[in-house]
Amino acid sequence: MADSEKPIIDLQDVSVTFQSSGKQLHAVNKVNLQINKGDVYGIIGYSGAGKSTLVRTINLLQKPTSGNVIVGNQELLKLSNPELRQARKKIGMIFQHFNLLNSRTVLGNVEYPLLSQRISKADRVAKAKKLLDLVGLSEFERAYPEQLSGGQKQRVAIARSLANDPDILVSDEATSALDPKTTDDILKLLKRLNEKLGLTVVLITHEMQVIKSICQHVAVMDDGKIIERGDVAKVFSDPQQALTQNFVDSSANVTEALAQIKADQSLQALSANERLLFLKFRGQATKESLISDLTELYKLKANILFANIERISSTSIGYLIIILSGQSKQLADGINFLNQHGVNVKLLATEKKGEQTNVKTNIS
Ligand SMILES: Nc1ncnc2c1ncn2[C@@H]1O[C@H](COP(=O)(O)OP(=O)(O)OP(=O)(O)O)[C@@H](O)[C@H]1O
Repeated sequence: MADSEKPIIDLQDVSVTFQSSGKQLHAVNKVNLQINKGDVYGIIGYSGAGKSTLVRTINLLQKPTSGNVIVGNQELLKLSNPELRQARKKIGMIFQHFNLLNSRTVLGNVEYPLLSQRISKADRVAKAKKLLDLVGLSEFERAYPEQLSGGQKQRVAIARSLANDPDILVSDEATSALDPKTTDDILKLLKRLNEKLGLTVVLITHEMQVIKSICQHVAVMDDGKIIERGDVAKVFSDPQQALTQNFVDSSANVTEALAQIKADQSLQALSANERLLFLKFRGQATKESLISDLTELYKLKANILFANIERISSTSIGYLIIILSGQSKQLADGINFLNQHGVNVKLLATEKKGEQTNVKTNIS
């Protein structure tokens, strides 16, 4: 394989085991991960999945218990300390809480990583100013971090992370403390840096929207392992794992809608002729008039409680929560009709009045 085709990051069989109250905790469990130069690669998982621990192995901030870490053709575990310091300069990192030095100005923060370099003060300041311009913060160079908004602080942190001209930028939940609009601005900035500088971006997050908006590839992490990976559109439009499906559902606000429906007392006492249904459509099915066909063909009534369409690349995934009412036979035939047209139908509840039980929201 030519060097240019080799991944810029190659984690081979990487494990990180912590000792926690006398027990072994496998925070990262035999993970293999290859990331190509110029990619924007997202790692998604819930809290505790091992995402931070995994990405911290990329610059050996976290030393693996076993496995091999190859970055830019260098086996990091074989480097001497000075060589590792050099290699780390090519891997920038940004964090959720920015980690700025409050006693330094914005310019001073961006200059900071350059202090150990043999360059003149004038060159250092010029470089820091150029980076602040790149992240759109030139007019704030004399401000102190406490005078800035969260989004501005993250821009300073991004400028600082670029001071040593890294090839890779690792973002550890960099937008988790920001509001949606600021998150969007920061993600657009990362994408621009990826395109303009050829920077390889590795980001971890628990939000699918973050992945959807800028990543080309994604790995889904659970319990120290990567359980699903690939092209973002492919992974999220046709999830193979229940956890990946959960991320898609919560991104479409389905999880929240189901929780609200579960809490709605009036929906816990449906009549014998009513069915509370959760319908999931994919691709072509989202374009067909299935609900009007259903009501006409089977003389059913559909009361829509929730509707949403999640678009992932060119694939649409439609969600509907409805109360379908009609005669038992027609209800069964109608549900059959939906199934036959590729709609995934889950029965949430069919309770008779007076027989109150909880609405089921298990949609896996
Ligand atoms: N230094 C440590 N010592 C002991 N256990 C640790 C240490 N660092 C992480 N862990 C444990 O390893 C597991 C993975 O943690 P990690 O922070 O990598 O997960 P995460 O997916 O990034 O979650 P979060 O978003 O909450 O940080 C967790 O159970 C965590 O408690």
